[in-house]
Amino acid sequence: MATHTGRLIADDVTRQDGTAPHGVVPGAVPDDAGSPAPGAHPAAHPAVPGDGTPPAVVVRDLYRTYGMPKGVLDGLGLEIADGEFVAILGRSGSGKSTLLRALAGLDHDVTGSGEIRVPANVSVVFQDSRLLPWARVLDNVVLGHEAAPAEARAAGKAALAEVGLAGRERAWPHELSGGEQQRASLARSLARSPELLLADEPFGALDALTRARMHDLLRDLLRRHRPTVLMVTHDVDEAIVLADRVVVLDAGRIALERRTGTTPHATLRAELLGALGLAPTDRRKDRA
Ligand SMILES: Nc1ncnc2c1ncn2[C@@H]1O[C@H](COP(=O)(O)OP(=O)(O)OP(=O)(O)O)[C@@H](O)[C@H]1O
Repeated sequence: MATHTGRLIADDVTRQDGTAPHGVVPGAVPDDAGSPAPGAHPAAHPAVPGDGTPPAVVVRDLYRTYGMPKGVLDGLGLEIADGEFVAILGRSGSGKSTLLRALAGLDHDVTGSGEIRVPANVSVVFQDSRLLPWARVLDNVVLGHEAAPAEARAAGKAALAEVGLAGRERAWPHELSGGEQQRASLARSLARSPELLLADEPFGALDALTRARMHDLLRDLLRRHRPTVLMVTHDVDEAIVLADRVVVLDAGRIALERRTGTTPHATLRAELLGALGLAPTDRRKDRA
């Protein structure tokens, strides 16, 4: 088994099967006061892999077969610099979510002679918000938080305010719109000040307008918090506008990687679409 150094924030693990951790009481949100901002990471600019700064994420020689003859991850290697935002594109079945789950420490059957090295605090945002329906918004946000309850709730309230949900702490998840539920999901991650944020198509279920607003929000949050980010997406434009680097996976290997910001958007877009086997002229097919 490949070695894994990180610790997934407990709350996110519970979301995998929707079960509640111990000690969670559905219902009441106390009127605790005080909302210090969740801790921010100090890096002002993302490092660049190879610039001498130790990478935040190192994946070497990763294999995952699921018992199939052709591996889903096929000796994959990847480094992500501290504070860097990497977007992963790839056709359906190329191994994107498998990689993300391996980094999250949720897949104990990844094999390889190599390693998975991630920071201590890892948090995951999924396509669906995974809010527990029987817990109010703030309770959801602080569920499984490792800090003392008052501190966790203060961090949760501050994070909710940061994503524009101040005043909705006592709402039930079903009282929030889809975009608001994803904001709450982001707040749940932010409240823990993750060093590594893993996101699996976090905006995939949202309409175009809400998605654009979430892009603005995410950019703003990342400017302030500076976690290292790995985001799986099917949207080529989303990858280009949000990420520092875009990686295309194909059959569990890196088929192409490009830095954003230096190449014109249209050129990069055409290149990425080409790597995905899509025609650049057909906008309907721009989602891999
Ligand atoms: N638990 C599992 N058991 C067996 N096969 C699996 C399992 N999870 C994923 N797979 C297979 O591994 C391959 C890669 O899956 P993965 O979810 O990583 O793809 P993906 O690139 O994220 O695809 P998509 O874009 O459709 O979400 C797929 O062929 C899938 O059927």
